[in-house]
Amino acid sequence: MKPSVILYKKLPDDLLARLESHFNVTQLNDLSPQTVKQNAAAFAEAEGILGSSEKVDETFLTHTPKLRAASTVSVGYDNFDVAALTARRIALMHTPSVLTETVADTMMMLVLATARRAVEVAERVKAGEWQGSIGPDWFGIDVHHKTLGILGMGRIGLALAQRAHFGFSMPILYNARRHHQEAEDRFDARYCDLDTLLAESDFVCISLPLTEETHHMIGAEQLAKMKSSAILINAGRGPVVDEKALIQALQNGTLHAAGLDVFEQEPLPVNSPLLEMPNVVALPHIGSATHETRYNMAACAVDNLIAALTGEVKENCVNPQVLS
Ligand SMILES: NC(=O)C1=CN([C@@H]2O[C@H](COP(=O)(O)OP(=O)(O)OC[C@H]3O[C@@H](n4cnc5c(N)ncnc54)[C@H](OP(=O)(O)O)[C@@H]3O)[C@@H](O)[C@H]2O)C=CC1
Ligand SMILES: O=CC(=O)O
Repeated sequence: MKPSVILYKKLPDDLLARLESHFNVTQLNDLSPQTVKQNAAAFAEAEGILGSSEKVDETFLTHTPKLRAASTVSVGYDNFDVAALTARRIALMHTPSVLTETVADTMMMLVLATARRAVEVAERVKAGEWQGSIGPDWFGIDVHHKTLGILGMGRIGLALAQRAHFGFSMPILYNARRHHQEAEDRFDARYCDLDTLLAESDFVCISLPLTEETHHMIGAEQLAKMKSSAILINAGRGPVVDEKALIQALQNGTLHAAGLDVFEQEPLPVNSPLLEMPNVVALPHIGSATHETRYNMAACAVDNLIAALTGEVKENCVNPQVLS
């Protein structure tokens, strides 16, 4: 008999067919307590789950006694209790690499859009305000040759450094837990401590995962260390930045602008002060959201689940110790 799995995200038809050729698939909308309660029998039998953006914690796992693998359609896995999964010998699979270049494009787009005020001035054009030659109140600031600070020199940080170095001749500073020789050799990136990076960068770009250590890593104290002409870009996870402190820095003018793809609460509440600020570009968590990349992520997640449940995992496992 084929193993049973729960699918809690829509898949393209060909990928669904591939999943169904290996497993008995139950499709659900989410993993909310209500859904779990209404489909208790399916959860009790499930050996695998596949989807994204839902919390998988100790309480959820009490309903899935046969679970052997969880496959997330994302590289970030902060919504999973990895320790609880590992304790139950459940493999957690994710989708690194397939989205790296697309997310780095998004970050570069945020650098350019905030510096050149692209969204703000485009809205002014649509509002009919372009009535003659534009003056300094429409001008932005240069990106090329400015200093780019990268927090988190992993896959995405490295791809961003490549764009900034070769495309825009930007000196690169970076901070991570360890030195990254490839970034230093290929992009002339300079490792520095967080305070130095904040003080010297014209753009501070966050491509960090959300962990206990990175939660609110950028708060009021850190924002105060940045140049008042600097721009903050966050495409890692919202809670890496203390959003209240960010709003205050933007309101006080101690920070020039912000480009944000992620927020402490998503979707961003419609009454967020960030939405009132012309110097904030707010995106709806679209870092990897192209047709090509979202397809590749879904395909990777399907292959990951098949590999995990057939005992053939070669890559993409967050907790490989459960496989031995
Ligand atoms: N906005 C979006 O749509 C997307 C957002 N993301 C986010 O981007 C994150 C990064 O992805 P990716 O580049 O593939 O991940 P990687 O694991 O390749 O890189 C993470 C980097 O963060 C660094 N890091 C982790 N913890 C700390 C810490 N406490 N202090 C300093 N540095 C730290 C790591 O340091 P070291 O190298 O020293 O280990 C590493 O350089 C994801 O976890 C996700 O949250 C990802 C995809 C899309
Ligand atoms: O935020 C997206 C991810 O893949 O992680």
